[in-house]
Amino acid sequence: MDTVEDFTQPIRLSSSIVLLGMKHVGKTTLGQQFATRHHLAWIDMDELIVDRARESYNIEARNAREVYIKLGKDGFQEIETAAARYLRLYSSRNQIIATGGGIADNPAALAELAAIGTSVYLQESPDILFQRIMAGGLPPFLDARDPRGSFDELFDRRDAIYRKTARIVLNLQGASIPEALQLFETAIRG
Ligand SMILES: Nc1ncnc2c1ncn2[C@@H]1O[C@H](COP(=O)(O)OP(=O)(O)O)[C@@H](O)[C@H]1O
Ligand SMILES: O=C(O)C1=C[C@@H](OP(=O)(O)O)[C@@H](O)[C@H](O)C1
Ligand SMILES: [Mg+2]
Repeated sequence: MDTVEDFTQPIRLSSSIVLLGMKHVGKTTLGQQFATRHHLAWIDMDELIVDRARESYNIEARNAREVYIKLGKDGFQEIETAAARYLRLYSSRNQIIATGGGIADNPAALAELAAIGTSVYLQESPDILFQRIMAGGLPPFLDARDPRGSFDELFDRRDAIYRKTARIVLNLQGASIPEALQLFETAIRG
């Protein structure tokens, strides 16, 4: 039978948490698992973007990248900024929000999110991220002639922006998903 000690210590957020970081660092996975564990509301901006693309532009997309391909950078960022504004204006104050990695290139959306809560940059080494991304095959956002060089360029540029934007920088240092969840929890509990 469960005892009181078997239950996870509850967590109370004084403000929402906004997850930032490179593609494949685990924003969606960690955000969702943390929210489930603590019964917190959970929003992935990539899903909001897909929904909004359908409602406002009549575009059917399976994921945020497809929205990007169909609408181009400007259209995608317009939706991303609108989604961030919606969250600032209407979302509750104690939820977990995962952003898409590309938000680093959208200062207007970042400004909206800054007003929402504590931003956490989930940081991982370029070696690990590159390996994780390439495990799924060469993605279209890397240069086929120089995948690693183009990834390093993207990493350096975005890493500087996430660092400047986030209140907490959490270096995951090769942690597995359960280990990363624990590191995240420790960082949030302060
Ligand atoms: N710490 C980790 N160790 C190993 N694989 C991970 C880790 N975090 C995420 N992944 C894997 O990487 C992929 C992308 O994760 P996801 O949460 O979608 O990242 P993001 O939302 O940051 O792009 C998934 O297959 C996920 O299982
Ligand atoms: O890095 C990027 O440019 C992007 C990352 C994706 O989100 P994840 O970081 O959750 O994969 C998604 O928003 C879109 O495909 C663009
Ligand atoms: Mg994601």
